Amino acid sequence: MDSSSSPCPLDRELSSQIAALLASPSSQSIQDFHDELIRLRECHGLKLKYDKEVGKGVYANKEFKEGELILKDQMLVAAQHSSNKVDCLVCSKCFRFIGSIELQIGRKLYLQSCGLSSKRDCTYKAFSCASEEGCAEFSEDEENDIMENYNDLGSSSSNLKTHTLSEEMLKSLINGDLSLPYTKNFGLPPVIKCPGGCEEEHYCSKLCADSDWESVHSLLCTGQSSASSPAAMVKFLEHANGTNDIFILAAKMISFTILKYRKLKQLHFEDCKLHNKLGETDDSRFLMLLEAWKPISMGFKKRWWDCIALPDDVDPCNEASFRAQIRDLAFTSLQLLKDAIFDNECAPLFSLEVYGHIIGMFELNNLDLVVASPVEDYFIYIDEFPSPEKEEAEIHTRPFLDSLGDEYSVCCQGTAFFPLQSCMNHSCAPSAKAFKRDEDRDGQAVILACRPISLGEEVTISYIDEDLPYEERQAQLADYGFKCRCPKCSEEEP
Ligand SMILES: C[S@@+](CC[C@H](N)C(=O)[O-])C[C@H]1O[C@@H](n2cnc3c(N)ncnc32)[C@H](O)[C@@H]1O
Repeated sequence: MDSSSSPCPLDRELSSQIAALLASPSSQSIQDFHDELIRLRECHGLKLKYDKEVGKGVYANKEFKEGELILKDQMLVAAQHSSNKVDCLVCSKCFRFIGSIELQIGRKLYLQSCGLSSKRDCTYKAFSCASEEGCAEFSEDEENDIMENYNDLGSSSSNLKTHTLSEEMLKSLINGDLSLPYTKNFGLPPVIKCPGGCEEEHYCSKLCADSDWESVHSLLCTGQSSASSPAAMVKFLEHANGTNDIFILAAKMISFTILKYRKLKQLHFEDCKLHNKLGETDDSRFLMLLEAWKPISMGFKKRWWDCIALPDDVDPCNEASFRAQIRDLAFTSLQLLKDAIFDNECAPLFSLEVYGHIIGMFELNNLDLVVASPVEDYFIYIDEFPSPEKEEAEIHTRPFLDSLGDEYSVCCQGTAFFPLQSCMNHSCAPSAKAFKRDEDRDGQAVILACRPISLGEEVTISYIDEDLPYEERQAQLADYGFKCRCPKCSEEEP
């Protein structure tokens, strides 16, 4: 789609600055940036190679055994799916589960009993009860209450619904007045509130809270200490939650860039004062914006509405109008974001062209964020107990397990952009895979060797189910915008 027909005036007014932001970095700066990332991640077994033909690729700088850890990559930005926020309370920075097993169970059942899922009102209500972690044991009366509720429903556990557990009981679980047996073996970090006073984000530590506040959240917070307009931000978030939460990631990326730019500007100002140098100029300000934008400039990207796969239910004859609708949707989201956090010195970030490329970068590179639930571990632990301890524990746990039903094991789900993992090319016979081990309980990407990898070999992952037949693989990879040239495809190509 031609950008001259863009509905966004900034696309025309700031075209030269936008072109500079979206230009490919030099091969030397790509190399230097990723060498530094590899050093910071301490994954010295890897090397990034850049080739004008195939772009970036990750290569083994040592031999890897099958199953060996290749990379743990920290996300640049990530977000929990809004619908998943009802199921799991996690740190908004590192995505560890927080609070307690009781809080996780009580909060989820309470929200379900409100009859709401990802609705903001309900989330606020529950968060307000979810403040403290406690460890009181069941009293005899409470125990009887639970069993009464349980027995009232007869023997069929499938009949049990959340409303059989009273609101009081769920609130006691949430606020720590009621505790379940053996949960001390499943300790979780405490719930730290957002420093800006919003009830949307929670953290596992002050370190995570402060780091998120300084790098991203202070502009996106809807609390009283927000650095933006909370009412406008609520409108933006509501639109994103109701349409596509990829917009929340894009907002985080823009916020990250603005805050970084402001830090660079402050440092520049102090440096000028110290050395009696001339202050900022338009040029020096734009150079600082380019520097703040650098991590995004390195990502592989195309405009969202150009690269998004055509859904199966859209007739190819209507492709142009589908892509125009996607662009309009992005423009609506961008205007809402602009109302909340616009910064004139960072104006090019609010052009539709830049917004479209940021979202397109997520569309083409994002990895699912998955963190296993400690609630699942807890119920499995109880289930594996020998008799009679198992039956004794189940007197307390069974009503909650039955109320949770199949949902007891829902993990934290979201989406994230990882700067190094996203440089890994696809192969239908990959040498590595993204796979969380038992000990990987946060949102980092974990890449393991799925066969021995020799020194100098490319580390590849599969973006799709590589066991599909050739034609289906190509069809799925076409959605990623490329024809696979891996050895397996070259061999199987008819
Ligand atoms: C997630 S990026 C991988 C890193 C990318 N090479 C870069 O320069 O940033 C995905 C893009 O890399 C290219 N790519 C990855 N695997 C490929 C393959 N097997 N065959 C052809 N192109 C591939 C495609 O352009 C694809 O859209």
